[in-house]
Amino acid sequence: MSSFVDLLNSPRETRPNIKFEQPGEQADSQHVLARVAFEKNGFAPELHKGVPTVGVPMTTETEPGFHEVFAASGPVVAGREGGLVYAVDGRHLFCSIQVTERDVYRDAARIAYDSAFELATRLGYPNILRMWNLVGGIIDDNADGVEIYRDFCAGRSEAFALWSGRILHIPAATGIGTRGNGVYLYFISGRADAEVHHLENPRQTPAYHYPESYGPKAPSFARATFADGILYISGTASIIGDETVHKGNISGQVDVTLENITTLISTENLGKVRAEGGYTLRDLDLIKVYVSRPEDIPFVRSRCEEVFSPDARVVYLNVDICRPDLLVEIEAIVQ
Ligand SMILES: C=C(O[C@@H]1C=C(C(=O)O)C=C[C@H]1O)C(=O)O
Repeated sequence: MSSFVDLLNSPRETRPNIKFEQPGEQADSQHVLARVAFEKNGFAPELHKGVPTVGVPMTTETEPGFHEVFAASGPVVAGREGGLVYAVDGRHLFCSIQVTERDVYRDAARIAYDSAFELATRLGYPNILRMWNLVGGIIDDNADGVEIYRDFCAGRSEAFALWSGRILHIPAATGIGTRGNGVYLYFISGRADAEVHHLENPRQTPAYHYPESYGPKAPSFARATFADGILYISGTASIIGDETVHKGNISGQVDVTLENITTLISTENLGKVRAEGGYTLRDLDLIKVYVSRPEDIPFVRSRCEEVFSPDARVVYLNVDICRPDLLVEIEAIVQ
């Protein structure tokens, strides 16, 4: 099997868009659009050797960190505007911003998203493909007694409403806890004329239609985004309709999570936007498995090894999930 670095240095026409890389195996920066370091402590977005780089506090002392590396499709121009770091390559924009820890997140989340959307539209990349929202204390209460995830979702929703019609779609996303504080946001977007499809899952209520019982403003994400032949699968959990199922039962939650992804990527669902039809779990790669109880990781790992390809890159992260009753969540990419 190719090493991560080999993949990064392969000819561009064959090189995948995103890959996992071991720290230290840092390929030459000229082909890198951006780098996200999954590590113990995390650090604010910066330009490291000219490459947008952000550290996210997602791993424990016992787990090895890794880098999520976004490959460039052409010559890269990178920059910083206030707290935003970004890079463009003529085809994609990568952008990242951190919201530092505070009592209430709603306004700061809206401002962060607003500034990111302004940059994306001004640079000519308004087609958001995939967003990652890493929210410290995600199921803790803010200073007003409101769950931080719900607080964050309200600000994000307000920003999407402000930019409706200019930011072209609500994309695939992940909203997950961290082992630190504050919010780390990063995303990739494409040109306005890029062919981008956003998918929902017939087994699940679209998140942006969740009832107010889940928060004052519904979460702003699609179940998947298909663009440039790449399928970005949002964080997926044991939710049928809008309800958590198999509360307290890790085995049941793993089964429903895998069933949800299977339906999402099926020919019946993905075939609507992909002439070649759908995929199976064996096609998934760059899989992040989020597990809220550390004691469940061995079981979840054993179930994942049964269903995913032995060639798939899979990481297991012990962090809180966006609902207290969710025990596992899985995101992936097919490229
Ligand atoms: C697990 C769910 O939502 C999570 C939260 C998301 C967000 O708020 O961006 C996106 C996907 C998941 O990480 C779900 O509602 O099904």
